[in-house]
Amino acid sequence: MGDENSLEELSYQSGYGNSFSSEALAGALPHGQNSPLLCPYSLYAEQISGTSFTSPRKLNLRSWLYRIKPSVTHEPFKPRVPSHGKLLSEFDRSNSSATPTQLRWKPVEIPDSPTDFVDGLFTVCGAGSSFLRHGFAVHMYTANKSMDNCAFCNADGDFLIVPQKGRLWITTECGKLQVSPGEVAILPQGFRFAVDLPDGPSRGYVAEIFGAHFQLPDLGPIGANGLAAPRDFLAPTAWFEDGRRPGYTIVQKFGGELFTAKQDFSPFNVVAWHGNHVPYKYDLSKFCPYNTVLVDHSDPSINTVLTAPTDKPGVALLDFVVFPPRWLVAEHTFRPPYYHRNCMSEFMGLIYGGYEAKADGFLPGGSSLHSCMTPHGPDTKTYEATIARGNEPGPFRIKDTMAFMFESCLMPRVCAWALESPFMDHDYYQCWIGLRSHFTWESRNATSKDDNEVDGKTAK
Ligand SMILES: O=C(O)Cc1cc(O)ccc1O
Ligand SMILES: [Fe+2]
Repeated sequence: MGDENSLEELSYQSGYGNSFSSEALAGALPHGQNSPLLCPYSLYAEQISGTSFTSPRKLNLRSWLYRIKPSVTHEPFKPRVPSHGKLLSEFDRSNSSATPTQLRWKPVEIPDSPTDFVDGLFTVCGAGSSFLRHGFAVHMYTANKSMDNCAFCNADGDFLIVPQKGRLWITTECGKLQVSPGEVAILPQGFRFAVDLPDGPSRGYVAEIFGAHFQLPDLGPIGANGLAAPRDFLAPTAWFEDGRRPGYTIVQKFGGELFTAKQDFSPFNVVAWHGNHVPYKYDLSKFCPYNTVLVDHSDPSINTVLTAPTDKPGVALLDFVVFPPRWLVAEHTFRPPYYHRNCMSEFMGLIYGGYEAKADGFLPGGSSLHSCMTPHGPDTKTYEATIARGNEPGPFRIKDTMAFMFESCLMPRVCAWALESPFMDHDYYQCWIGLRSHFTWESRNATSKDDNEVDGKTAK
């Protein structure tokens, strides 16, 4: 499949949340109804629902797939053997730990032994439960070979895949997506997909959400345009393969466990489809960032690409936020991210370049976790350099960088293998230990002196 892909310039359908339709053979989509007694080309009609049948219309997600054989034509599911057992979809004391410590990982090495996307996927942290349809997981993958005669299907939740190294050529039931580092792909719950690695060694991050779907954030006072534009989200066009594929395996993630089922055909046998429940991709370089243009540092929510809501207004199950190249222009302002403690929890990754709050140690392919109310902020070097630069440094362009954050209202528990990982940066706390007191009883701001008299001295 890889060679065939390389010659192909894929075509996509654009628009977020659209009602799409696509046919790989002219006339394959039925007209006027979804389930004719006999479909064109004698295809089977099959619906995939991403929301309950009765979800409100504006939230309702479903697609109709017209396929050569229906998905149900397979042998019974069996537990997958061997299974590395490093995937979780519910988090409790028995399988993961709570820690308020600032955590950071160096880039995870990509193995030499043959490892495909499924074998290379492991959970780092998460909260809640796929069984209860509320929660999230953060995974990473390291892989070096394409999936062979098998497809993956995640019954637990939606995947947001952030490749950091190596392109992913993803065949889905709706067609193909070619996803490069700097782009992201969303694979909604239940879609079967296979990942080819045209570049070999690959690494990336995955956010998984249970019981919710991503949507574009509201723009509020920003207006009708800005941040991620709906038309830059790309869905596939129908693509199918026919014929016998003996021993084809469906690997199903269900409650965090892997199951396999054999069938004698490819699941990528959808000749035409229509609907609004689809895999899609987005190129982060298209993001149109907004920011302060006078003073202070904007909260990172200003850079939200996609958000998965909870039932509480403004409280995200998971926000996907980016820190892209942009101009910093704020006057008499500490421009890097401020020091803070957040009731939300922040997992960060770096796709390329450096990150404005960390002079050292946060590397492309690495990650960090600052959980609920865990203090964090710029490292000592960044703080000292910022202060040395002085009050009026002029416009500065942050270049060649793409960091991101998965931010959740739920408190993540961390997997043992992530805490015990050889890539854990045990010295992370050292990056702040050097922050010394710059406090002086001499106020620099003479005008406010009188307002700040404490015990006859000036506190500022
Ligand atoms: O902690 C971080 O680096 C992420 C972050 C960035 C920012 O610009 C403001 C707040 C914030 O949490
Ligand atoms: Fe933060």
